[in-house]
Amino acid sequence: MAQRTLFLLPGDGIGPETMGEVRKIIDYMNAEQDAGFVTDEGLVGGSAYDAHGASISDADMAKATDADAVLFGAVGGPQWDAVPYDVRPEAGLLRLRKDLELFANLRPAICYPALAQASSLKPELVEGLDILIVRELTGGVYFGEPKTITDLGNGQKRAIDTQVYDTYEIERIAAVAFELARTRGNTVCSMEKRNVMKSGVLWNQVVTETHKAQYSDVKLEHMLADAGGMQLVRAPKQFDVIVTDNLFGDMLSDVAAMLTGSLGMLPSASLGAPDPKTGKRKAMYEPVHGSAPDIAGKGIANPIAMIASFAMCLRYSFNMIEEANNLEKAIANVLDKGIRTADIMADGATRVGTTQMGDAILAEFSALSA
Ligand SMILES: NC(=O)C1=CN([C@@H]2O[C@H](COP(=O)(O)OP(=O)(O)OC[C@H]3O[C@@H](n4cnc5c(N)ncnc54)[C@H](O)[C@@H]3O)[C@@H](O)[C@H]2O)C=CC1
Ligand SMILES: CC(C)CC(=O)C(=O)O
Ligand SMILES: [Mg+2]
Repeated sequence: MAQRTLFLLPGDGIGPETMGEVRKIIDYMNAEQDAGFVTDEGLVGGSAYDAHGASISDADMAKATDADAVLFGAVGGPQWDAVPYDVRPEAGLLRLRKDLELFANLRPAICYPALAQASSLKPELVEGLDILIVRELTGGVYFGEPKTITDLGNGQKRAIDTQVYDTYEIERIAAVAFELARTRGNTVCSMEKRNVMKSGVLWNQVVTETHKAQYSDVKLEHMLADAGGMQLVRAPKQFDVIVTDNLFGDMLSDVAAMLTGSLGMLPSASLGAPDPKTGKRKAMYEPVHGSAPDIAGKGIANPIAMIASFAMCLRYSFNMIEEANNLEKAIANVLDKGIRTADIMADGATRVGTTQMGDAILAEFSALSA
């Protein structure tokens, strides 16, 4: 049987706690389903900095490059606030995305029926919500140069971040969004700020041209990103696929997360281009949330974003569609039974911690797989 290699990077804060729940599912699938997962584990973020002074080591980068897929927990925390900028915990995550060329970040925001009450919006606005945010992940202001703080010598400093996009970067992320739209509601909304940013002007042009050349069967809309944020909380169900740049995608997906009840619910897949020879693509699966220092170590973090990220891994890296569907159904069933971590707690529900939530999902997954 083929081996499937997984490189686990739990990271900091709640990362190791939520990754532990995925490890149980991997072990179960190996023992009961002959899944053939071969796992290795490394350090990233503050834990890597503490061990060897870098937010990810070259050795762990090599392992991430060689693996079929990387599973990433979360990085960061106040204890690393004073470390040099280049080796801060978040730099490890950015290096993984950049060096593996994971330019397409898929961030689905699905409101499970049982959680419509947990959203900060009225239930009727979010019931049935199924949005896919396609965020460009290796360009834009996160990586553009220059990126500096200069002392102007007059008691003032100047900070510069640079937003840069080339045509090919916009073309390829637009193509991913159009392709995915064809498998769903066939509608793409592109968000930028062409009214104030040159990169927004180019973004708008290239998305429009890509649409005209290859995807005219898909419905395309354009929206200014600030208005897009407003529409996401006014009438989120108007959207199917949203395609946007690195920074806007980061912000809008946190907004979308709260529509679904909690940041602890949102998974993501970060994908590279398919290899022309093998068709395989580099991939990393990471929850949208961070290391949640405020609840780390308390055993109360919601592991669903991490587990649902593993479901995306089963689907996109290993084409294990039935297993992915079963895992997502297991999450829905557990929520239907009223089992809740603190962040999605509701009247009459049963409050559980991280491990009990993981155990409940595994039990349901096992029943569905039987
Ligand atoms: N992918 C990553 O590793 C990311 C890392 N970060 C880093 O994480 C650290 C904390 O950042 P914050 O702004 O506080 O964002 P955060 O996402 O860690 O937390 C925001 C809020 O959501 C809650 N939350 C997040 N995930 C949860 C879960 N699974 N279950 C229950 N509640 C959850 C937290 O308790 C907190 O109240 C920072 O160092 C930041 O740079 C932030 C975002 C992404
Ligand atoms: C580098 C990350 C910490 C930025 C972020 O918030 C994200 O990618 O979701
Ligand atoms: Mg973010």
